[in-house]
Amino acid sequence: MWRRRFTSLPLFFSHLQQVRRADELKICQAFCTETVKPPVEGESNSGRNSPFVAFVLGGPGSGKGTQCLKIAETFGFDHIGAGDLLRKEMHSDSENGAMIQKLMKEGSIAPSEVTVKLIKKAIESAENRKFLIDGFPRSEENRVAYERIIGAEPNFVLFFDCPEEVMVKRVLNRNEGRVDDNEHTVKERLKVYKAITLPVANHYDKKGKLYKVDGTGTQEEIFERVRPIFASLSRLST
Ligand SMILES: Nc1ncnc2c1ncn2[C@@H]1O[C@H](COP(=O)(O)OP(=O)(O)O)[C@@H](O)[C@H]1O
Ligand SMILES: O=c1ccn([C@@H]2O[C@H](COP(=O)(O)OP(=O)(O)O)[C@@H](O)[C@H]2O)c(=O)[nH]1
Ligand SMILES: [Mg+2]
Repeated sequence: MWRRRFTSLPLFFSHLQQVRRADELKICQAFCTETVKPPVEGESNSGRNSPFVAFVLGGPGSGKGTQCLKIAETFGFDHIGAGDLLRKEMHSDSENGAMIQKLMKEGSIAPSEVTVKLIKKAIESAENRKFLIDGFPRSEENRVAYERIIGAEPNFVLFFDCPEEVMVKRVLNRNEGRVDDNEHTVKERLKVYKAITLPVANHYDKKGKLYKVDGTGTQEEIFERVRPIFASLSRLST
């Protein structure tokens, strides 16, 4: 059913552009990308069998997970948190558990093969064909590995833009018992984010696939910036 509904991605992107023109003020809060290029016919992920994938990026504490829950609930996406998959692996008896724990504590990035394998498994075992992949890719190497192993690019990338001091405050108040939510690790994570993850967002921005959203304010205010992006998508699917 999903396949039938999402056969016209170029139509979806041109529709998004029309929505933006028609309601510029409202949409401007959410879209910072100047141009949204429709995927070219025959380009990866435009095939009828490909799942619909949105990567969700932003610094630690920018609100990715919080907003993904709202998007998933409102718009019927499956939420795949790359960090959540790694934490699950870490707490299992897997041979990679100790290695993942060490990397997370350091604020470093896990090997691409490990993360992509977990994401692939999550996609393949789901009945849904619409996915939010939260907190991935965190490096250009992650991105290339995903595109090679999955054989497709994401349909678009949602990016939460948030000042560092706001992100740090949120992380230090998160209180989920995570090994990386402490002052030392968050500093390291911010360095990794700026040096290694931001280039991934820039890559997709250049391709016209990045949707930048102001990540400050209340959870509800942020969701109202995100909503029009996904509402345009679901209008086409009904
Ligand atoms: N808009 C917001 N205002 C205040 N706190 C927030 C907001 N959004 C999320 N939080 C809280 O901040 C912490 C980090 O949010 P989270 O969604 O886990 O971010 P990320 O996944 O990007 O690291 C969580 O404790 C969450 O409840
Ligand atoms: O693709 C990923 C996603 C996460 N991580 C690791 O898991 C940690 C936590 O990631 P998560 O996305 O849960 O953190 P958030 O940004 O949501 O705070 C990161 O700092 C990395 O060490 C990783 O190596 N690769
Ligand atoms: Mg998160």
